[in-house]
Amino acid sequence: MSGFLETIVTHVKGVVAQSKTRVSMADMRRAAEAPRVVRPFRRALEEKTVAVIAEVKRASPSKGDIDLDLDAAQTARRYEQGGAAALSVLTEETFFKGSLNDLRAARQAVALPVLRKEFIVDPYQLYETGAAGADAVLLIARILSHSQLGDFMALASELRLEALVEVFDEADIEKVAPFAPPLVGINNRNLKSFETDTTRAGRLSGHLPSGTTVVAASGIKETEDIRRHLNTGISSFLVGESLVRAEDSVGLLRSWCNVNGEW
Ligand SMILES: O=C(O)c1ccccc1NCC(=O)[C@H](O)[C@H](O)COP(=O)(O)O
Repeated sequence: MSGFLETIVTHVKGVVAQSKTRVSMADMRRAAEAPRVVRPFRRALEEKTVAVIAEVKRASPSKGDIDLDLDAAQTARRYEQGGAAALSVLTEETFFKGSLNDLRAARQAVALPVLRKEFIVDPYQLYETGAAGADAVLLIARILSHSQLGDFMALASELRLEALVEVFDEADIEKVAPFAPPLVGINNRNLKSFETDTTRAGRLSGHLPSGTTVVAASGIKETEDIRRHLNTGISSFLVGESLVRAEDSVGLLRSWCNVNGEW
């Protein structure tokens, strides 16, 4: 791990240490284990010919501020209206200006399953994720050791959180292989240089076992990007910036979801 990932992991560990002084691990665990109704995340992707996980994203390290005044509930409603299969909400507060309140507001506004987009490095954050009512959680292979990955996948499952395991290259794919994650995101963005290459997910998806639900993440802006991925067999997409910036995100989503003219 190096560059931005190292910076953010160090930062997040500090944030988690602070959070534990406000709400103990035991209390957070109890909150996460309270009964709740979960919305199936992977199934929502599999049910669509083109499944878009539409992201609530206020800012990013690569692009700076995108829309700081964004209303998470209203944005979520627009995404649902446009035919999104699921939502992703960035909850990291310093670099992405998100929050767990955004996640709660977005989920409450719609019937879609919701992914917590975070830099998960401590089990406490998984309890926090369950307690906030998320349906799924991102686990980034690159920032976790082999044993953390296995432990976090198991704990997520105990808490009824579906894990979207994110990989960037062949080494990450080898790392996650023993755990056979059913849901894998391939990030088109190099998290060191922040450059995106929307052919990456398509090239790497062939290294994943058949039956894996593959999500192409980052840098998707145009219908052509959707088409190119569809031609490689990928039909699930995680899209943030271009939807937040779109003047008509409902229309854009509709055009992507109906790219094959089936509606
Ligand atoms: O978006 C960034 O700049 C970024 C930088 C470093 C680590 C993660 C980052 N983004 C998180 C995401 O995974 C994206 O928000 C998501 O894939 C959507 O990407 P995009 O459609 O390009 O906004």
